[in-house]
Amino acid sequence: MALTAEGVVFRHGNETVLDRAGLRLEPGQILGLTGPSGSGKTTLARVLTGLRVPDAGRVRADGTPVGTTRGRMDGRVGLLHQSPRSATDPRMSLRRIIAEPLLSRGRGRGGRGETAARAAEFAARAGLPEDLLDRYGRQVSVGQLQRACVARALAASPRYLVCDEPTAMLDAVSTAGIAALLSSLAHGGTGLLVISHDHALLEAWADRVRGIGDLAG
Ligand SMILES: Nc1ncnc2c1ncn2[C@@H]1O[C@H](COP(=O)(O)OP(=O)(O)OP(=O)(O)O)[C@@H](O)[C@H]1O
Repeated sequence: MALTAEGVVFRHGNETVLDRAGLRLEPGQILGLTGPSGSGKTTLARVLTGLRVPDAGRVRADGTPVGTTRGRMDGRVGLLHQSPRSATDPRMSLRRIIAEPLLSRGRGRGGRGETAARAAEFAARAGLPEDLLDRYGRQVSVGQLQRACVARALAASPRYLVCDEPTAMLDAVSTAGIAALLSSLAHGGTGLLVISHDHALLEAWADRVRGIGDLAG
């Protein structure tokens, strides 16, 4: 059981961004990934989550290929984006944002009341008070919106979660809160790949830290 990438090659035009990259992420593991700006970390995150198809190589979750179906992401591999504002619709309430995976996968069948209550449970686990949930995304802070994105990831319950600079836009207090929250996800068995420029954070937080340049071969 693992999320694996083998021999992944990805090109943007003439530029080879990923050259035979490989990695293995186990359930419950926190794997840190660092690398200079422009070295291909976000590209790798998109390939691992099935949002981009590599030119060569393969990505598998628990032995079967990762890919999108009719534009929908593979439910086994989630993505937490560095910018919660661009990852959410500003016209949606936080409750609706968090409920999205419940609705899109038919898990909201218990009715609107039950879906709303479940969204509130995930929000509470992500440290969001209930009175914020009826605000729109544009009416809350970046840190609060990132917590809503984590709550949405909790609702989707992926087996693996790729976090692309999840704390890049947050202050120290919000960073510590999000890190604790993601750690609790890993304790529950979710494998986390955390991409960050913050070496100190990764060294303190991840089980293992790798540089993107070391993934080749
Ligand atoms: N849509 C695109 N079209 C062409 N080139 C792109 C595109 N997206 C990214 N690139 C190029 O691919 C390379 C890798 O970009 P990527 O965003 O994966 O790097 P990164 O390591 O995540 O950088 P950062 O740390 O600055 O976020 C860069 O040289 C970038 O210019």
